[in-house]
Amino acid sequence: MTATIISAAASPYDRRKEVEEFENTKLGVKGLVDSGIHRVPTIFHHPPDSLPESDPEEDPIPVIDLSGPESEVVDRVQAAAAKFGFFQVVNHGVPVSLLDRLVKAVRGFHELPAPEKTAHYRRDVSAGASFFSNVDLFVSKAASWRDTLQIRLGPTLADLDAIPSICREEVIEWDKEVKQLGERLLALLCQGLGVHANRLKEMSCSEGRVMVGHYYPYCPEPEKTVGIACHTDPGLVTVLLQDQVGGLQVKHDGKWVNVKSIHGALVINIGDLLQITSNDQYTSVEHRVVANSHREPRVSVGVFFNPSLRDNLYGPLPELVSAEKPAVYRQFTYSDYITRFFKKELDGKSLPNYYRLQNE
Ligand SMILES: CC(C)(COP(=O)(O)OP(=O)(O)OC[C@H]1O[C@@H](n2cnc3c(N)ncnc32)[C@H](O)[C@@H]1OP(=O)(O)O)[C@@H](O)C(=O)NCCC(=O)NCCSC(=O)/C=C/c1ccc(O)cc1
Ligand SMILES: O=C(O)CCC(=O)C(=O)O
Ligand SMILES: [Fe+2]
Repeated sequence: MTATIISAAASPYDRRKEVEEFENTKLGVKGLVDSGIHRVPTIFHHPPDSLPESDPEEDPIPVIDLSGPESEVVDRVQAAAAKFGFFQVVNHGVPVSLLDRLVKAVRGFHELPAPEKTAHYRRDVSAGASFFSNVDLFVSKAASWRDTLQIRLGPTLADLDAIPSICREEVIEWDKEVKQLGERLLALLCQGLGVHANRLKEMSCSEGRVMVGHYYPYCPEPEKTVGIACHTDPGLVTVLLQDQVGGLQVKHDGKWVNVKSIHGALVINIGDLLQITSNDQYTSVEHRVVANSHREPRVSVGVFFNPSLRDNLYGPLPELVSAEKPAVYRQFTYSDYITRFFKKELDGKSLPNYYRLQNE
């Protein structure tokens, strides 16, 4: 007993080493759970003040029926994007059977036998498809309880060979559907701003599509960590499919609220680049996922819509800038923007704040 205490004191906690050891397993958080651990390792411990308290109950996030009258849909999307930065859509045109198959296929990937799965483990995303745990593992202060399969859908789909065969068919079908839905959402959001419906599409904003298939394994000590830390999404809009487990929370009026899972619905949220482009008419809102305390794993699939024209200038649309509403942000290239994104850990709204002009 004494010897253990002495050896612990003699070897102080070396975070970098433990992060590297975890990375080298190439099995992610699920690998830890499968190995039978009952405690959350220290590299995953978040400071108590950043951890979720008791579960919030209410869900005020609007649910919008996209098959309703067009002008009503525009008004509801506009109001939700301005007030909540989040909404759910139903009757969105994507077959619910495809959504179910996609969740199953992504889960199937994460539950592959170890050798098949580790073959996909890489940080280099150049082939367009990679499996890793924690996109910001080497820059964050605390890791989170999830693994991710990331696949580039557009402007060109990842190399087919790089996409795990267990979900290839579903991913290809999903991209066709989600691209159409994304274009519709961008058009609705443009109309809500009073600009031409094709304005964002013409700026290539439906072209850069990145899919993440997250897997949140059961967490033995959910009070010590999170599934995904509080952050905003960097792109224009995100389309998110979540399964029935739940755990997604959104900040609204300074309080955390749950986003309830509705089978067949898709969650839509505004990213930092659309907040900037809309000159603050739409809001990109902080969200997080609590660590999964259910025996059942949680699966979600997000698609981030980004511009593909990287050297063009982005900033508030000139139509939205006037003497009464001066530009809130300066202009920048998407290359500059995304490089800055990868220099920081997953956090709150530091990206829009960086480009904010000091008007007052
Ligand atoms: C907006 C992204 C980052 C880029 O989209 P894109 O511009 O349409 O995609 P590209 O394929 O053209 O990649 C642009 C650049 O980003 C790089 N990149 C593309 N994914 C990756 C990748 N997972 N790893 C490290 N390089 C990459 C990619 O290599 C490329 O680098 P480069 O050619 O050198 O400019 C998109 O991949 C994306 O949203 N990915 C998902 C990120 C994600 O998991 N988001 C969840 C919430 S936000 C979050 O987790 C933030 C994490 C974070 C991560 C790292 C940090 O240092 C700090 C924070
Ligand atoms: O898994 C979720 O519900 C949310 C994931 C998320 O916020 C993200 O990938 O940016
Ligand atoms: Fe997000």
